[in-house]
Amino acid sequence: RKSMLDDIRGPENPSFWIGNEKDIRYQGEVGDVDFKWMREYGSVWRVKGCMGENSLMIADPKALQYVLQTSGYRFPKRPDAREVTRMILGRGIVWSDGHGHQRQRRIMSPAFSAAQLKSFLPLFQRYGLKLVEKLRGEIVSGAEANKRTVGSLINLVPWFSRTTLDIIGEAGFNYEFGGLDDTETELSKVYNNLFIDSTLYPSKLDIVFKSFWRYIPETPLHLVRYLPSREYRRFRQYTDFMADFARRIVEKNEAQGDAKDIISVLMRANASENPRSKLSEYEVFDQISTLLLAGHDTTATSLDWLFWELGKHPEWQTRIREEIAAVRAQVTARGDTNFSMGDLEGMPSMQAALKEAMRLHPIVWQIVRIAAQDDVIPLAFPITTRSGKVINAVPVRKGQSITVSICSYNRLPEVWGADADKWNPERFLNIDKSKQTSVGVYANLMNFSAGIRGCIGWKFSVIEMQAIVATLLENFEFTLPTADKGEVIRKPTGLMVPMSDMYPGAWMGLHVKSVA
Ligand code: HEM
Repeated sequence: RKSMLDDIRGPENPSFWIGNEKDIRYQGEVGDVDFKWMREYGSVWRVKGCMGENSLMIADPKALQYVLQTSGYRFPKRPDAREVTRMILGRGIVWSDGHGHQRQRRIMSPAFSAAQLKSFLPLFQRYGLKLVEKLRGEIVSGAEANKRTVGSLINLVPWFSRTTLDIIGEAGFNYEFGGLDDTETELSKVYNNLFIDSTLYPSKLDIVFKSFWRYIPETPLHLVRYLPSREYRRFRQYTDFMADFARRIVEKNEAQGDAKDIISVLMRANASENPRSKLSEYEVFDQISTLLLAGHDTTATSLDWLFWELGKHPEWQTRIREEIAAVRAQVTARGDTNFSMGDLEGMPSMQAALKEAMRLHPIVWQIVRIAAQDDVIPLAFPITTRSGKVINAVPVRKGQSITVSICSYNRLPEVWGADADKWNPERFLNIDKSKQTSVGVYANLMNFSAGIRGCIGWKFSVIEMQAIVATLLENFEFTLPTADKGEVIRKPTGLMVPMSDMYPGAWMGLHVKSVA
């Protein structure tokens, strides 16, 4: 039957087999095509999927609010995307849907209460200081080796990754990975470059193959993980490791009984649940692998991009450092050694820079949903169709695939202003929230998604980033290297990882110098 999207404007179809997936998956940098389409067609447009199928892309705030927030479970995750989640994370909260999700989220929520997350601040600060110590060690040896005057060129990617790994280990599971002490941890062998190796520039065959997953019943579909491709082999190695690791964590924490980490709190909440709604043993295990992946390089990669922006904008770096110094003087005067939550919240320039870096660099840059029934998606900003009609709602049929373009929403001029592509943290100091449609959980950005499936760890991550940024800027100055040291690009892997053609793997090289 005729698609309801035929009249919605969108790009030409470059390939019968993979449609505009060709443009999206093989773009040089995240946003190359999303931003172009958004400028051309407005905040909603139609793309072609495999074999001519229509697919809707949305960046309009009211549409996002409707799909992710107000419609409850009427726009579930697309089955192929869910299956990939199941292959990596198992059957935990990210994979679950409908009632299953509601049950898992309810049992997990107490472990993410504001009080619980606040209690992690000293732990975040301790690891922030440990990172300072480690970077100092790098600078000394680097400076001796090449006598730099601007500070040693250090790839921050592994350092942030190891810091956030140690943090989620201890805060999440009461476990010490020792990432900052050791380059090789038990996890690193199965985990390093997992996303770059498995999701960057997939083959056309793989794109077409995955497009069929939606039509395969669940049970046979689970067998795809045994296929002998590079991607699935890497996922299997990782999940085999995690199965054993999770069992060890649960046994240790059960023996200890009173630990304060997220999994221990969750296990205690689960113990008092009605047996019919309790998380099963495997569901608890799978929350561990879920939290390890969802709560580790997500934060680390967001920090990579923030420090890149601070390197590009030294005037903001100085402004924030001065702000931190002023708060530090108050902390010292009252006889404390560490910043409290209130102190961090009283650093408006730092807060604004963090939001602005996240706005420009959402590391989860697209998510996909499917309409569970015929529906009508409302728009905040009307669009003009191919036939010239101006519409303020898009009707969709049951089964319609919908891609949320997080990176486009975060740069929508109607929401963020004419300078939406530019670095301007000031906007968050002057923003009139009453004029925005309320969508994202943090600063009305889409980085953490929104609604019932929004990121459960967003506050954890924001407190963690604030603690690390304050600690690092008090101790170091970060400077962008000259262009001959390689340009950083936003590679379209599963997470938007910074890379450079001059270096293997992920790369965010900045000159790091101690401040007196
Ligand atoms: C800057 C860091 C982070 C970003 C950008 C981020 C982003 C996201 C996004 C976009 C989603 C929705 C995914 C979807 O709908 O397909 C999500 C869900 C989730 N995140 Fe995060 N996340 C971050 C940090 C964390 C942390 C630190 C944790 C845990 C400690 C965490 C745990 C989760 C979980 C469990 C879900 C699934 C929630 C549900 O389905 O109910 N995330 N995150």
